Amino acid sequence: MNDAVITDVSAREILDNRLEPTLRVTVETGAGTGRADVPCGRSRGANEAVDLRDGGDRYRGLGVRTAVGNVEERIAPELIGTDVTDQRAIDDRLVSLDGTPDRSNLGGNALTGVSVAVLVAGAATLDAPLYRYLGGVDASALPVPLFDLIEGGELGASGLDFQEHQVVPTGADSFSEAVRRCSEVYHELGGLIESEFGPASLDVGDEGGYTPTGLTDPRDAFDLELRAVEECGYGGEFSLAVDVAASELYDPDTGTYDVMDERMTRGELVDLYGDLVDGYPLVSIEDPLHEEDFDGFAQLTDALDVQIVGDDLFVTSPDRVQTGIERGAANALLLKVNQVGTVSEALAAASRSRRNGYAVQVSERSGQTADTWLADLAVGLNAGQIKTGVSRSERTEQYNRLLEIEAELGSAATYGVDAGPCLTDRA
Ligand SMILES: O=C(O)[C@@H](CO)OP(=O)(O)O
Ligand SMILES: [Mg+2]
Repeated sequence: MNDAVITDVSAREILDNRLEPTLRVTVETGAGTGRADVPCGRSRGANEAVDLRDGGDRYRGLGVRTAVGNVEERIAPELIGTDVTDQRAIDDRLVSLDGTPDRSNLGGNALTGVSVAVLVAGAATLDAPLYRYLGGVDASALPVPLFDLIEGGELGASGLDFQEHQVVPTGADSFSEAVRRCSEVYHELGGLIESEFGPASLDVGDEGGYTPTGLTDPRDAFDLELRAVEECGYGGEFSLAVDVAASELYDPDTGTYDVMDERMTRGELVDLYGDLVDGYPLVSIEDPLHEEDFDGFAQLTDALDVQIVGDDLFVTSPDRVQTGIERGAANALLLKVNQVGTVSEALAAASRSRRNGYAVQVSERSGQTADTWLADLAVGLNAGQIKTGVSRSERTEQYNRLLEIEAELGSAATYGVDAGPCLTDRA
């Protein structure tokens, strides 16, 4: 029998970094095994693929067990006997087997687990590293990491409304240098926070960034970050970025945003972004407005000379990316495979973005495991940007894998070249 033929597909319930149940899917062929853990978001877009999870009781895993059953009883019989390298055909099959636009029948988490495990098994079968299997000989770009040093919103109990306040090592010459600089700044910032807010402030959020209590204004977070950068001797070598996750701040009844204890109109929020861009080296703003406001995104993209990233706006859907392109909304895609459900759809969203001059930032979810397919995906796509959190093992494992890939690529590895015009001048 052909060694690339799928011989088994299985799944089990595991725990993520929040001790919440998720899935691990394993795909076997005659020549290799692929395993993939499924991440899970907390600040989820309304248009994301629907996971089978547990509504009111998310720790008990009942929904996840349904997804496990769907993988083993409904998906596995359809895939056994097919060639594992036919990723596109397999993903099409998954989508049609599910049969719903939001993947709520088999579960977005079941589909994502199978689709990524098929990808990993394909690489194993051909005995190639995952990034190489995905991107061929061209895969060589180590991504610029956006380090989420201070968390707020849904992911950190800091009082800050914006979800992520990231530092971006735009001035580094290599990925390893970038990560080393970020970790120095991380430790320096910890010292500053401890001396200003006391040791309890060293608590970290879901992505391992600090959550100093008592801060409400993003400018305070930026000031702390820039002080840490200066103290480390890297003044001018770092830029700043934010994920506002504005859908979480939006009140559809009044059409306003709750920011810094005020109700802001879209116009006031847009003015705030203008001030932040004028006052700080802010180069990237993710989800600055709520997820259906394509017009507002377009106005902002036009008005500000920075990267505007669509996360909840695009939910990694090729169709929503197309709408964004037609309306001039945003200029970068945040890519999360489990928002859409399959690898092939995520790749289609990425290439449509790229073809239209949009940057691509590969992203973690706030619920992750130590599985590192994300790191390989970033290099395989030559995405040029990654956000994968900061200081917990499910985050640092991504950096460790990227460091391993950088070493493997040796002099072929590049850094920054593919990050898009806002994150580097190294184009
Ligand atoms: O909003 C985001 O970009 C993410 C990850 O950083 O959060 P979540 O996974 O909770 O959606
Ligand atoms: Mg986001």
